[in-house]
Parts: sequence; structure tokens; C-alpha cells
Amino acid sequence: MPFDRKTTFDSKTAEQTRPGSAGTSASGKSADIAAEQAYVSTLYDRLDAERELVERRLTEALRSPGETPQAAAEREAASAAHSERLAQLKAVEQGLCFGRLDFVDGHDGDSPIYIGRLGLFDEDDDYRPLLVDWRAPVARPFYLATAASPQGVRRRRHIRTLSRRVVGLDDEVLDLSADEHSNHLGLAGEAALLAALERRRTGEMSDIVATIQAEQDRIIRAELPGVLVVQGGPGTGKTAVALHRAAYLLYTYRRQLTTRGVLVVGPNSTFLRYIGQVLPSLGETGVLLATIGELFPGLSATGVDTPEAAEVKGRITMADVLAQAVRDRQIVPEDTWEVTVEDGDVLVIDRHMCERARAKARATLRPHNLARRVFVDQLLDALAEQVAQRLESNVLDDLPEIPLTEDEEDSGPMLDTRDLATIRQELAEDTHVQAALQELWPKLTPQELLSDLLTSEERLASAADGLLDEAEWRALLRRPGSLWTPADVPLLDELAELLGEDDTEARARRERQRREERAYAEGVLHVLEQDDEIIDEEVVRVRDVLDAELLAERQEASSGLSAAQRAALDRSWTFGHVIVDEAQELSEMDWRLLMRRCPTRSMTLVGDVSQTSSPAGTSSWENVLRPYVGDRWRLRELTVNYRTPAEIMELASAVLADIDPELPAPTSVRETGVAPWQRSTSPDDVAADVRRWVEEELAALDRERGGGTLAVLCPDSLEGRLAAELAETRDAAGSDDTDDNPRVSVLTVDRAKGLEFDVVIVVAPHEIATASPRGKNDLYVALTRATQRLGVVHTAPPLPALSGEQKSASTSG
Ligand SMILES: Nc1ncnc2c1ncn2[C@@H]1O[C@H](COP(=O)(O)OP(=O)(O)OP(=O)(O)O)[C@@H](O)[C@H]1O
Repeated sequence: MPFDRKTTFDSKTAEQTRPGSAGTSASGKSADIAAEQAYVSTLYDRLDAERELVERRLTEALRSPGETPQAAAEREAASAAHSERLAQLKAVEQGLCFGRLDFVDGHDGDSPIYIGRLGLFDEDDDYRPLLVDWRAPVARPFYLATAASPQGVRRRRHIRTLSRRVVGLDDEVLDLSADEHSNHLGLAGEAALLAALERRRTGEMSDIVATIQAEQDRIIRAELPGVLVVQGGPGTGKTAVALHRAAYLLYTYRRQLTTRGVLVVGPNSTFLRYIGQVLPSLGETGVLLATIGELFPGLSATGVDTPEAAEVKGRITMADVLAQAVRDRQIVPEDTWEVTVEDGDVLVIDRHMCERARAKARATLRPHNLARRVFVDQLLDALAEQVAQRLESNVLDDLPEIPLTEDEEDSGPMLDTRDLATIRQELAEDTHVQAALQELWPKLTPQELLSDLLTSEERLASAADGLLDEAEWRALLRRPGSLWTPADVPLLDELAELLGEDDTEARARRERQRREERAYAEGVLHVLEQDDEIIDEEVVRVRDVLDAELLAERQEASSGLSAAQRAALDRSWTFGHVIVDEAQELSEMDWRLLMRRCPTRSMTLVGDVSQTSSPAGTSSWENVLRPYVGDRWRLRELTVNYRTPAEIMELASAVLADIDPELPAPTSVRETGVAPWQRSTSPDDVAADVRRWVEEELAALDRERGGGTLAVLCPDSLEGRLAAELAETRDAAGSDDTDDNPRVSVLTVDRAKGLEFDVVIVVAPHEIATASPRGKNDLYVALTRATQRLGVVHTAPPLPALSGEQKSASTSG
């Protein structure tokens, strides 16, 4: 029995709920719960007091008049800081304290420490820590200590609470005799972990802060710099780890990350909604959660590409196609152009003039819209020269020809540079000249260029010449007015770089603002220094710890908008750290965009190359990263599956082996004793049969677990039919425990990426597996979404991997 030396008891029975007790009596357990309740209540009192204080400060800040611009800025900064702190204090209400460590004699002053969602201190007792933030180094043994390596810990206690009430305690005594009996997966706080995993699922992910496991903790607390890749099979906690890492980094490297922000990229908006509550529940709100399709401010990418188009758009070759598409817009006319200017004169633009102007503009190596100035200058000079020559010859034509005498000199051109400048200015303002210049070297936005390109056979054929074959570039063609798709976003981003933006004025404005902020910060430092001198000349001078640059930065960071909010509005924002979930789905062009957003390459990439569905996604981390960081990246693996019970994983593993026998399947942490079922039906009856089976499963969920979620996962072709058939069942089942999300969902596999449900019914697996080149990966994803029960509905003969044939073939082979 793995539970020796582990004791679990709850407040209702005060009885141990696990076998092999450490021998605590029922009255002893009640006394323990009562003692912990008293401590936890003190913590909530402290929390309430702190909330009151911050609320008072916030009200005062909002009331302060802010008559001068300086006072108004101070007020805004103070209210933003107080509001953020208040949000943090409110977010930790549930599960404020979840752990306690008792140390062996002589270790850390012998007193236990309590671990929770944030740090609380006793102001009346020299700021003695009452509660330690889970991210603080001193809390680490809570996640890492084992009997073999106890790190001074004698007992680890998980404290279970419901609202503010202590409802149970799980104890582990860490001594070597316990190690003899410990589980083979080396789980910490096993009873608390299993209780968390057994919990009913809602449509929202929960945090795992109370039960983080050692292999996860090492990833969460890995150092900030560099690229860290986390590879792990389904259900190994990659998403959970990624989000807790964001919270840890914000806590540990607050200064660096508050100003630049953290970006978390997820595969789709359903997924972002699913994970949306985890960081706020950990008291962190300064993180931008986005899909790649949301990373071009002001654009909503709601269109859908064909798989062929998505694959081609994701290729790195598209960077060259786009560069060529930009060059194609810098025109040199075959024939001479005649431009009739506003006063009726006809000017000539010839090939030679354009070639020279274009060569000069390109030689600057500036982006298209910035190099345009050079092109325009060159051409205007040439045209002004043409006008000048014409004027001179007109004047000379009108004069009688008088030969020069011997002592007379040719007086040179009749028009001086001022005249030329005037002519040039008139030409620059002439609408016909402007139209010609716009045609030869147009000022372009990324949207204009991409839309022109994707709707024109001629433009595409030219830009793709030598880079894509005809079938490939034809896959990109679309009708004018089509919606933008997520795969367009990295292309638009690339074009934004190639085209550039003439932002001279905006930059001057920003520089002015920065100078003002710095001047303001200097003023604040001056005032603070005077205070210093009045109070105590011996104390460290303010300027020793703060300089105006830093203060200005803080001022900017706290001026109403958080870094995440500012980043969401700014395409060229660079983040302090970027976390990518389901990273295997990103295309080469997506990576190019992300690397631009993170020049320091401080990144955490989590994913599973066995789950890649996107035709543009990757099956090798090395291929993805080599162009950007060579081999300077670290790989960590997660090996334990916390979601999928062993019975379901056995079936899913057969599909994984069919994809590639070398790919390892993670080990399930628990069994449910319920084997997945498989039933067959005809394509005509599938909708009605699935409905019947869904209703049976819902009834079983209600009976056995008092509720829970169910998803039907199906190929695209069946989604509409099944959704219609299940509409009533879905309405009748109502919403999950969060009251927000329906209990029953019908989803295609790409929408179910990263999600989980208590029960999953996979319909038409053969169709899912054959619908795309990575269809078997999709099937593997679908089969690993359930936490309790799985059903498989066949509308064609079962795939060998699911019928067990493959297994028996390989066994007999
Ligand atoms: N240490 C833990 N304590 C409690 N629950 C955990 C722990 N680790 C993971 N889980 C739970 O296991 C489930 C799977 O985690 P998660 O979704 O992060 O896995 P994943 O590796 O991202 O899966 P996939 O690749 O299949 O999307 C979630 O319900 C998560 O809360």
C-alpha cells in the first residue's frame, strides 16, 4: 500500500479516509482541524484588514483633487497601484492558505510555516511572516521534499478549505520508512493530488498551486533567460505549468516584467477562455493572453483558410514571396509616361529616370514606405529639372538670337536654386504628379498589399516565381473582401516590417512625452531629497536607490494602462517573456512573428509533437528553434499524465504507436476501473444514436458524480448535424458549476485542443484519422480529453489501432 505514513481526514467524520493511518485518534484529528481553523481564521482577518486599508487608500487617492498636472499624474499612478493590489487581495479569497510545513528539530527555528496564495505579515510582531507566498524560495520544500530528500521537513500538511472553513487535512510524514512505501511516480501530497484530480470538471481550468509536483516545480521555477522547451504528452500539466510559470516569473522578476509584460499565446479563443481564470486566481492580472490571430492590433482574423492555404501561408518561403511582392510594387514603366500637370504642361517620366530613382531608394535598405521619400525626391528633382530646362528654352526661343561678344561670358542657367525649389514644391503639390508617384512607388499598408496580392493571379504568380509552384500559389488565391484568417496575421506582420511606417511625427511626440516624464521624475527626486535632508542626513539618499530614468519608467508603467494593455495596442511591442502553449501548432511564419516580439529570447514553449494537427505545425523542436537560437535551448520533459485514467490511456496509446512506435505515452497517475466503450452505428443513424448515448452518459454522471461536463468530438462533416440533434439535450443539461459554460459541447478536434471534460464521446474516428495528413494526431488528441469516461462511436469498420488488431498483431509478431 502506497499510503503508509500518509493520513487524510476531514471535518465531517474526523475519520481517516485512507488506509494505513499514522495512528492519530479521531479526537486528535478534530483538535488538529480546530487548531488549523483558528490559524486560518487569523489569516483571513489579516487579509480583511489589508483589504480595508488598501480600499481606504484607493478612496483617498480618487478623492484627492489633482489640480496640477503633476498631482493628477500622481493620483492616477496611486489609484492604479491600489486598484491592482486590491484585485490581488480579492483574487486569493478561495484557498488562501493550503499548506503547512513542519521541520525537524533545529531546522529553521522549529516553527512551522504556512503556505498560500500570497504573503501576509504580522505588522505588530516585527513583520513576522504569517503566510508565505507559494512562489517564495522558502516554500519550495512543500513541492520538492521527499522522504529520501526531506530538506529538513518532518511533515507536509495539505489544508483543504471550503470558503473560509477548514474541511480536511492530508498529512505526510517524511521519514525513510515512508520512502520504502512511496508511490513509483514519486508524487508529493498524493492524497491531496488525487482529490484534486477526481474533482468534477467545469468549463474553466483551475490552478494547481496546492499540488504542484516536483517535475513541474522545476520547470515553473526555471530561470528567466533563454528558451525553455517543455515537451510532455497529453494531460501532463503543460498548460498548468506554463501558467504557474508566468505567475512565478512575475513574482520573482517583477521589475523587469512589469514594464515589458508577459505574453501567453494559446491555440484558439475557446482555449483562452478555458484558461482565462487561472492567472487571476493566482493574483496576477498583468499578462496578455492572445492567439497568434490576435497579435495584429486593430484586425480581427475570423476567416478560415483551406488546409492547403494554411500550410503554404505558414512556410518560411512566404517571407521571400512577400519581399518580392513589395519589390513588384516599385515600378519602372516599360514605356515613357506622359503626365499632364495642373497648368496643362505635359511632363515625361521615362524608364531611365525611374531606374535611377529606384536604385537610390533601394540602396538605403530602408523599408518600402520610408525608402519612398528617397524615390520621390529623386523623381521630383528630375521633373523639376525638366520644367526648368523647358522654361529656359521657351524664354530663349522667344528672344532674338544675339551672339556673345568676345569679352562676354555665358551667364549659366537662368533659374537659380530658389526657383528650382519653387518648381519642385509646385510639382510635389500637383495631384497628377502625386498620382503618378503613387503608381510608381505607392505608399502601402500591410492590409492593402496582402489583399491586392491574394486576389490577383498576376501579382501572385510574379511574387511566387521560383519560390512556389503553380498549385501552391493558386491555393492562396481568394475573392476580394474575404475575411482575414489567423494565418494571414504573421504575413501582415512581416509586411509591416517590410513596408515600415513613416512614424517620424509619432516618434517626436513620444520623445517629447518621455522628456516630460523624465523632467517630472527629476522634480519628484528633488522633493524627496529635501525630505531626506530634513529627516535624517545619515539615511541612504533617495538618489542612491532611485534615478530619474527608473522613476520615469515606473511612472510610465503605472500611468493607468498596464504593460499588457499597452502591448495589446502596439504591434511592435516587445515582451519581457513569452510563453507559448500548444507550441507544436505554430507555423514557421508564426515563429518569425513571435521571435520579433521577444528579441531577448526569454521564452517558455510548451507542447507535444505527438499532438500536432496543423498542417503547418512542427514535429521537431530543433527544426523550429535552430534558425533563431541555434542549439541554445533547454528541453524539459513531463512524463506523468494527470488527466486521462490508465484505462483510456491504454486505448489512446495504441493510436500513438500507430503514428510512431517510438513516441512515448505518459504514465497515468490513476485508474477509474471503467474501460472505454466502443459501439457501431450507421451513417444515417449516427446522430440519433449519439444523442441516446449522450443522455445515458449524462444520467450516469449525475448519478455517480452529481454532475460534470461532456463533450462530443467529431469530424467537421458531422458537427452541424450533431449540434442540431443535441440542441435540446444541451439545453436540458444546463450549465456547468461555473454557471457560464454549457455542460454538453459538440466540438471538432481543433476546438477541443487543450481542453478536458469528465466524459468524452468520439464520433467517426476513422474520418477524423483520415481527414488530413495529421489526422491520426487529431484522433490521439480527441481520445485523451476525458478525465473519467470515454466512448467511441464507429460509423465505419473500426481502425485497426482501435479494434485491438494492431496490438495483437504486434504481440504475435
Ligand atoms: N500537479 C497537479 N495537481 C493537480 N492537478 C494537476 C496537476 N498537474 C496537472 N493537473 C491537472 O491535469 C489536467 C491536465 O493538465 P493540462 O491541461 O495542463 O495538461 P496538458 O499537458 O496541457 O494537456 P494537453 O497537452 O493534453 O492539452 C488539468 O486538469 C490540470 O489541472
